[in-house]
Amino acid sequence: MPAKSGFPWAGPPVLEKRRPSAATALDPVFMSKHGAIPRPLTSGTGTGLKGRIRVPGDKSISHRALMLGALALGETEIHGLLEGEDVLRTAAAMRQLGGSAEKGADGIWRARGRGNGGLAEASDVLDLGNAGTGTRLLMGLVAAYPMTTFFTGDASLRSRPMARVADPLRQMGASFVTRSNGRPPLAVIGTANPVPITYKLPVASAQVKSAILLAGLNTPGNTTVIEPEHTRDHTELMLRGFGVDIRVEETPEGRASSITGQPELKGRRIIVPGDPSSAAFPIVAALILPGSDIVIENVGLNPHRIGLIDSLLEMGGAIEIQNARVEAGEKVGDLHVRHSHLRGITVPASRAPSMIDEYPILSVAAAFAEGETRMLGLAELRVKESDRLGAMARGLAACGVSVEEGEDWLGVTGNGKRPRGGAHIAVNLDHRPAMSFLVLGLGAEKPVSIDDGSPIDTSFPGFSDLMNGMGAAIRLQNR
Ligand SMILES: O=C(O)C1=C[C@@H](OP(=O)(O)O)[C@@H](O)[C@H](O)C1
Ligand SMILES: C=C(OP(=O)(O)O)C(=O)O
Repeated sequence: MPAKSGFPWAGPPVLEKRRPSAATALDPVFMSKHGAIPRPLTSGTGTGLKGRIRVPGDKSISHRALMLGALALGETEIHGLLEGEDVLRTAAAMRQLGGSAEKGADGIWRARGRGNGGLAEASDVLDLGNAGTGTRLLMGLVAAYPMTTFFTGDASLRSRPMARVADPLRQMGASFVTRSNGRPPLAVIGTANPVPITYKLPVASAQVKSAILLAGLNTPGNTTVIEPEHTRDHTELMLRGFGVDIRVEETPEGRASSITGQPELKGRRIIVPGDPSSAAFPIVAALILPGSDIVIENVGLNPHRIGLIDSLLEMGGAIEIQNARVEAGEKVGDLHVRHSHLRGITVPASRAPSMIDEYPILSVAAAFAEGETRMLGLAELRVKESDRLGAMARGLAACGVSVEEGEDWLGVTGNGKRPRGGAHIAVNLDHRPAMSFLVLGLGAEKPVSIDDGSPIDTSFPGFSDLMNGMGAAIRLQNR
């Protein structure tokens, strides 16, 4: 259904910036994106959403598929790779490190590996753009090679803490030159003689766990990561799919994942499911907009990624999982979502790792719910692409929502009615608050605008068009 016209604020339709192809991912126009012309967007009262959609591929799985594909012997076919900027940066980085990753005319990506241990020193800086995952996982991968690798990224990435990855990798023998507080630009000085470690994660982070396991791939002996809190296990599942013997066991200290280094990885076929972190936006939009009834097909339902669905079900959301199945080692299903009257709940800290990227959009759902939603254990939100806890608290308050912000918690109280809206939000290079406030604007009394929608391309290219195709009204803002 086309977007409705006739809103007083309506501007021209959103023309999504086309994704650079793999071949152009490093061209100067794309690279200038860090300082690109902002794309201000406005969203206003939408109709109920209707339709069957698919969201783009999972970002976490896409990064890992390109990295492991470049290490495997033979060809790895990747179906449904996310062609978002973060992942295209990883594809470019793998090529700089001597791997191959190209999209075929049939739309399928293919990586041809150099064999485990076969990466080569990059002749230039790896620019990972906005991508924390790409940067941290690659820091691990290159740490166990006798070569030096330089990393940089956009202003957001250059503010993110990397010591959490450098600390364990130092124990394995690598050294680092970084800006203050371990921030990029940074250099990883890899080691010719990496040492296997057993490392207990001080912070619940799949990125840190994965960086260590990836360093362990080129390290003789057993590398073990112990995580007191379970985080997403895409690295472990995918390594197993490449034929690596990875042992996972519960111990009194937490879940321990071990690999014996220097295995051979065999090229394989990977099917990337739709990203549940992207599906989160149409899910919440459908729940809050009266009359909505949508199906999102082929969404990844890895048990360590579905905390948002659990929370929304507790709030009274009508979300039904259909056609549940397993594809290429990952759980997948279709989600049928209908408009619902939501009630506030307490979201325990223990749930945070399974929905860490979904708090911005959950806080929007909470603004439409009746009563308080209190979200606990959110310290990690302070060190994402922006301080998401602060950003959501300030933006929701500007939209007339009652908010309480603690150091590591957020309380949002709604009255079961539409919030006022009517605010202009600065998104600070952060895609998730950007999409969250656009969803809020669809259901609010007054339109909500954001200063720049271009960061959305990092994880969800085509977001506005996909939403507008179901009846939403997201427009380029008249300037
Ligand atoms: O491993 C991954 O792919 C990711 C892990 C999470 O980060 P942390 O490991 O910092 O929690 C998440 O926020 C990020 O978007 C993707
Ligand atoms: C935190 C995120 O990504 P990254 O850490 O890869 O930048 C995200 O996508 O919300």
